[in-house]
Amino acid sequence: MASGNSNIPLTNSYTHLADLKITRSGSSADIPRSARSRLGSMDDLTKYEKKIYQGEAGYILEDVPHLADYLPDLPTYPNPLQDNSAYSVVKQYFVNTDDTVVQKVIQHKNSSRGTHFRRAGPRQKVYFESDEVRACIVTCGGLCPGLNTVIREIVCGLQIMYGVKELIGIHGGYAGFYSKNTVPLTRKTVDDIHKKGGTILGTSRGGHDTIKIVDSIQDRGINMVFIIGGDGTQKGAAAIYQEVKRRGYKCVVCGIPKTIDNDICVIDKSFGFDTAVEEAQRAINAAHVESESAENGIGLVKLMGRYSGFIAQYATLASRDVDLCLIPESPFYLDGQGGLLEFIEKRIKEFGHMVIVVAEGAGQDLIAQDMKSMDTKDASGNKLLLDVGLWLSQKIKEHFAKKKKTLNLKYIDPTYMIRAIPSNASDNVYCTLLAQCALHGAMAGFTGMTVGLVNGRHAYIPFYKITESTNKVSITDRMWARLLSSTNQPSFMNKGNVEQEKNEEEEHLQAPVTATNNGNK
Ligand SMILES: Nc1ncnc2c1ncn2[C@@H]1O[C@H](COP(=O)(O)OP(=O)(O)O)[C@@H](O)[C@H]1O
Ligand SMILES: O=P(O)(O)OC[C@H]1O[C@](O)(COP(=O)(O)O)[C@@H](O)[C@@H]1O
Ligand SMILES: [Mg+2]
Repeated sequence: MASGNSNIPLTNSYTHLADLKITRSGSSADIPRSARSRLGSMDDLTKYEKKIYQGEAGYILEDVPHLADYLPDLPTYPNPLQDNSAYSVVKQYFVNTDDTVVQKVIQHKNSSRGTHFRRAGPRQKVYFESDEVRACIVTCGGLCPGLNTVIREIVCGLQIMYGVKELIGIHGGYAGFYSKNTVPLTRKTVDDIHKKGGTILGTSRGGHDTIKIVDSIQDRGINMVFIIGGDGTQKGAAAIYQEVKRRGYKCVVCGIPKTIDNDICVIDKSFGFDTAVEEAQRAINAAHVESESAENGIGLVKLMGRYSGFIAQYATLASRDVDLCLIPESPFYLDGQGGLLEFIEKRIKEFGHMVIVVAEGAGQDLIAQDMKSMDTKDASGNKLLLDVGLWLSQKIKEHFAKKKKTLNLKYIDPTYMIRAIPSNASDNVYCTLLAQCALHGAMAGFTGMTVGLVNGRHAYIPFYKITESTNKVSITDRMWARLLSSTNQPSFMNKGNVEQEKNEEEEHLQAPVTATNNGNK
């Protein structure tokens, strides 16, 4: 028998902490007159209410919005899952309404309980009848293994578990809402898409126009929007949610975090990351074989990682063949005592070959100084990077030539290969669970939220929490130290740099209710 509580207050001692305001990007001038007339006052346009509740012993719940927050009289219905034979044997299938997931698992006997998020999963009551749902899915930003698996599971889950019939795909990212046709999604059309890389819906950067997007959502009668994308996409999703709420329109907006770089904060890791790290091994193996087979051989592999070097870090730790790993978070210098070139020369002298892994965002300041380049951006406003792999190859070659030493350097650039493949088995399972948690939350009326894994449990996380900072490799924690000791490379940091880094992280962790997942690792 399925069981679960409904409408139980989380504790009886909650105090409402704050209704804080954040500023929305854009201004009233961006909003067409036709849309403005449907909105409340412009003052409402900048309101973002955080639902933060405080309990005993420093317990904080950072809750997600709900349709009932702005549409209080909505009818509810029993969850159709209660009649589903597959789930009838599950002891407690519905999630208790007072279940929450803690953000920080490492605790001391006197520490406060800290931030929690609402636990994800099916609820006893739903806010939509099956026939009423008209759902859409959109994928935005760069590719990532597993996108198709998430799409497939949203479609199949909504159809099988909730009897939803109307599902459409928005083609080509955010701009597709207002400039392209939609794609009908059925169990048949998505049947084997999880075996393919990329996204069957297409994706894009740029083109986010909140008003046009919400106009299109309303015009099409869509009342459930699933948005799969990275940090930029989640900011866009937050703006869509705000606008939908302002119009008093019954529509849930649910984000599913996608990032090959693993740069989204709060969540344990992003789907597709494991697949990318696994695929990167093939390039590192090739670099190792090439370097071992030549006199003074160097295999240099460039991996993705614009601002965060997680792929390079984990690919290095997994491989054990890497002698030097460079990431954006860890500054380095080339020349002189203790510099990169001196280290490379020493390592080659010692072992006769070496493997270097470099994240694409590493050393960008050095390259920019060297090449006096201009700062350029992509359509979404992301910095366009200079090719660190080519630059570093050139610098190493020049150094060895100056010293009249033999060098055989092979540069391998598998950047797009590691993200354009289908997801591996464990990422497939991860994608399936994320999608299911997203659709359960949407049916239960939760909105303005991203679904994510927090300390191994699925949770509903408010958009502002996901977008307020970026997940980065912490070069003062044990994981980076493990890498340094496995490659036996210097940190290229002086004592002053290390102290500054530690202080910055300390300040970040001390900040109330804003700690990222870095603090737990
Ligand atoms: N601050 C923002 N506000 C609204 N939309 C944004 C914002 N940043 C990015 N977007 C939109 O999100 C989409 C994807 O962003 P992008 O940065 O390219 O990829 P990702 O979401 O993977 O980080 C783009 O269509 C872009 O216009
Ligand atoms: O060439 P594109 O499609 O802009 O993608 C390159 C960038 O995409 C990334 O994979 C990150 O993409 P997202 O911001 O979409 O997660 C970076 O590692 C890389 O710099
Ligand atoms: Mg991004």
